[in-house]
Amino acid sequence: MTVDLDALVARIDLPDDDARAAAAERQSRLTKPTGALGRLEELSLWLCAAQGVCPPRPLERVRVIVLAGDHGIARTAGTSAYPPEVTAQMVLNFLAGGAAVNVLARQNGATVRVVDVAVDVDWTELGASVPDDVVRDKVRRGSGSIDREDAMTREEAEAAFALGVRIADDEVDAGADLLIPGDMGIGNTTPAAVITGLYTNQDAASVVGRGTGIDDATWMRKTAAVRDAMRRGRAVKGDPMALLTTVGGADIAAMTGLLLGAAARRTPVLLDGVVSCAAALVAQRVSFRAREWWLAGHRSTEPSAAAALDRLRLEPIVDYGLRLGEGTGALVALPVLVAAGATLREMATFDEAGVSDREA
Ligand SMILES: O=C(O)c1ccc[n+]([C@@H]2O[C@H](COP(=O)([O-])O)[C@@H](O)[C@H]2O)c1
Ligand SMILES: Cc1cc2nc[nH]c2cc1C
Repeated sequence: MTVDLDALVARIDLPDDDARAAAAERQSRLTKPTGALGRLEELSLWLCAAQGVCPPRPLERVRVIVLAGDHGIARTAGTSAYPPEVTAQMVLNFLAGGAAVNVLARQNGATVRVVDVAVDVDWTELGASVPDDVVRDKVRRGSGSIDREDAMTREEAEAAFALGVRIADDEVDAGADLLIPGDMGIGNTTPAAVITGLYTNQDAASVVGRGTGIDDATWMRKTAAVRDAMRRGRAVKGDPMALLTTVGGADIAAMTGLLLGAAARRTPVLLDGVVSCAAALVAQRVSFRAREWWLAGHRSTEPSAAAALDRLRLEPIVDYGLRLGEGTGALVALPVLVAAGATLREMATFDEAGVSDREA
């Protein structure tokens, strides 16, 4: 399968400026001192622009899409604190509803979909029964060890990317009004650091973090691996699909497609952690308009997440020291976005409530 990036980019428009202006005007008439709801006001304007309507509609079908994939680098260079088997085991935990993302989704009335993009497992051999819609579109078993080999073939990268676009389409067709990209993959903070290092022009040591909680010796191995991978990826920086092929991963390619697919369908996205921020950097290289459809849920403690958010010029809603992924940081931020929409929609205006506005 090949991807027509030009056709996808042509479908990505900007959010609705008229709805944004109407939201700003309505904010000015609500019963509160001008600007007193602080950043909630800005978020409410963003929501109206993304929905193309003022006041904004309540968010009724928030979907978290957890894209799962393994990374050869975790095995060959040992860049994680946890063994690669955890990726498959956590997929089963998501399906059973026992992971943090499940809990936070339930708290917020959101639902979770899990997709095995590149988990290094044969579910039958493992003796696990996994629904067909989770495994149907699997691209490969684990992505390559990017310090020494490509993450995948160009065809696989395009298939993974197309899968992400298709997931966005399916979810929007099914009524999703906000998408949250979640990730699960032992080792995935390594390609995220490589991508971010390359796109923010920083050296390996500045973008490598502690991931799942690695010690100093592991951090040094991880930094060496990131440096090697950055050397491999530098030449193809100008071609986002080639970058994903060379130093990304099938899950990250799918997430890049998901972010662009959502923008093409005029559907807002709440970004999560380090992997979604790296995918957003790649997606922004494909379409600068796409970024206008995304909000940063939180700032992960990983240095590459902060670097990517700076480059994207996205100010995260919360900064709570989270470093889990799965979509959890975005779900912690979701109530703030919901509050922003509700206040703009439901507060009385000065006229309606008979409250005196400020002196002209
Ligand atoms: O998104 C984050 O902030 C984040 C920071 C550190 C680790 N993670 C999660 O932990 C795994 C990757 O960490 P690591 O150390 O194996 O590269 C992967 O499953 C991520 O979802 C996620
Ligand atoms: C247990 C565990 C859960 C996770 N969820 C996302 N990344 C993870 C990494 C580990 C190790």
